[in-house]
Amino acid sequence: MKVFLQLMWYFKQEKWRYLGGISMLAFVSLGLLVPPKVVGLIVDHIEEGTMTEAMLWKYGALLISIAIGIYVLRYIWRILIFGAAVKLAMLLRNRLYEHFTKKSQEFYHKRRVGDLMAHSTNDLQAIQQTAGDGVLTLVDSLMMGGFTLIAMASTISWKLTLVSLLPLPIMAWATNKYGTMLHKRFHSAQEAFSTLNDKVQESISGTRVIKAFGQEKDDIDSFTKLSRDAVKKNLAVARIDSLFDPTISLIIGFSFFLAVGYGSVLVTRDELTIGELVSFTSYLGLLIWPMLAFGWLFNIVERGRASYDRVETLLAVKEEIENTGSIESIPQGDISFQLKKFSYASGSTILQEIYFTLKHGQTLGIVGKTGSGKTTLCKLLLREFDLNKGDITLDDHDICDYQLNALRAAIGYVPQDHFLFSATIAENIAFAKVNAAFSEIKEAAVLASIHKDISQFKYGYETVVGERGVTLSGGQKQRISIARALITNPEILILDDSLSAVDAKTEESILQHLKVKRQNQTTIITAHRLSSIAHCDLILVLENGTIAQRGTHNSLVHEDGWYKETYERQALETLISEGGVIK
Ligand SMILES: Nc1ncnc2c1ncn2[C@@H]1O[C@H](COP(=O)(O)OP(=O)(O)OP(=O)(O)O)[C@@H](O)[C@H]1O
Repeated sequence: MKVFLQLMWYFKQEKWRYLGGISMLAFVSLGLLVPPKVVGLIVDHIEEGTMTEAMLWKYGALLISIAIGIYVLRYIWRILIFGAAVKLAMLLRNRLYEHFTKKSQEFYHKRRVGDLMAHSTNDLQAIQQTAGDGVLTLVDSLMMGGFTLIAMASTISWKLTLVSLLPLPIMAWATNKYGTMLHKRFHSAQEAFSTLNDKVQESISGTRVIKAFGQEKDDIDSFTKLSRDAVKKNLAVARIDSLFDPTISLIIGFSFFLAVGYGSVLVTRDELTIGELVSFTSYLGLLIWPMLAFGWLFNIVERGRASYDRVETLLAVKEEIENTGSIESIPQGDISFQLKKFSYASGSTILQEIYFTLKHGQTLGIVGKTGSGKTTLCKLLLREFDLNKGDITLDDHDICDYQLNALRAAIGYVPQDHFLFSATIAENIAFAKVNAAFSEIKEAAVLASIHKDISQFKYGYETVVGERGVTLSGGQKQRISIARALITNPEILILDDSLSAVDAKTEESILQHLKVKRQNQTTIITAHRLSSIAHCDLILVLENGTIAQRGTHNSLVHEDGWYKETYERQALETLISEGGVIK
């Protein structure tokens, strides 16, 4: 029952709903006690020959009014209690969603999407059930059961009540045992569901790769394996689930047997009338629901606890990036890296001795072998990972002194793995500026050299791109991502290998547009093709996380090293691709 304590904050928050619902439940429970008593009285009157028509009408009217009253009250408590439970699920869903949106890249690297989806669906459903059905079964089993027992013991016979309840301790023992088993099994069933969810998500996202490598059969096999595992674990839950009802029914049957047997003895001894025995067995019938409810209660709260624990653990994951900076204004100025060393939490040093200054309005080019640390350097500027004081300053302030929102508002980042939402092209471009006018959207598209392509689509800017933009080519998606960053006219634009999927001519046109449009704004470009960064004011060549060379294009092509070698190789490749002849 620990989960009820864990949810106490919510019960307090919604106390009027719950108190209202519980009061109605109490009235219903009391109302239900009347019919058995009335039936007993009628039986006794008939047996004694004292029944009159007027009495029959009176009892009939009483039973009908109670039935109508119970009908209305049941409707209202359902709205109150189940309504509160739905609200709790919504509240937790919103909290989770907000939590997800605040989490850093590291958080997502460590977790599986399917698992996070399972938290937001299955787990919340189990918690909702606890706050709804759980409260109902707890209150109803205690109140309905308590009132019925009091009625049986005080108005009929306490001795008969005691005898009929003899099998109850067995039920308490059994439900407790089943509850413990259920908790463990439910936990593992939820884990299996998460894994299955993750598999479906990954397979759908990676369907093109699966098909391209002809791995459909293997993929289906591995899905089937996971699906079987989930079924097996859910069946293990169902097996315990299925034990609850038969156990309770058996125990209730035994109670009936004792009640009728011992009750008959009391009737023959004139300690009980037949009408009272009829009322007593009806009351015993009324105990079936509270006992079943008690069994379900264990079932529901054990599921709820497992799910609440999972959600709590997730919500307790602390922010890796502290947002304690106080500067609210959007930074604008020189960027200075005085980074001695940076390593990801999981591994060895990735960047070291990165010392350089980029004047406001200059363009920085970062090149180097794959894995040399180019993307990491850009992400550090975005504060996707935490740093030491003084590692990076922007406009003479440590970047940690800026509020995260302010810092990120200054930066337009086009990541390597661009992502388009399932929305129209216009909505994708205006993502960071929802109220942008069409002219602004178009201007950004023109700058990113994608306007012509969009105009050729049947629905133009209203073309809906599928999930991850599957209907567009890689180069088109890349340029829409660039337009998305340009529409906010950011102080600092970072193009992280964002020109890799466009041809040389388009690249040249985009760079030309940027040169004109962003004369007084800072731009950082990482690339493999040197033509993307040749115009930069400063070029850094990274090698194994350190700056191996620095300078401008003109200086670097005259300096022995990676830059010169790469430049000559790429010039030769261009010559060949354009039909040149090597002698
Ligand atoms: N989140 C992470 N956790 C741990 N290591 C990481 C993480 N991201 C990148 N790395 C490692 O950091 C190193 C530098 O990666 P980074 O992506 O910065 O290189 P890059 O120069 O941008 O490469 P590419 O040109 O291929 O994009 C690589 O060895 C990579 O495996």
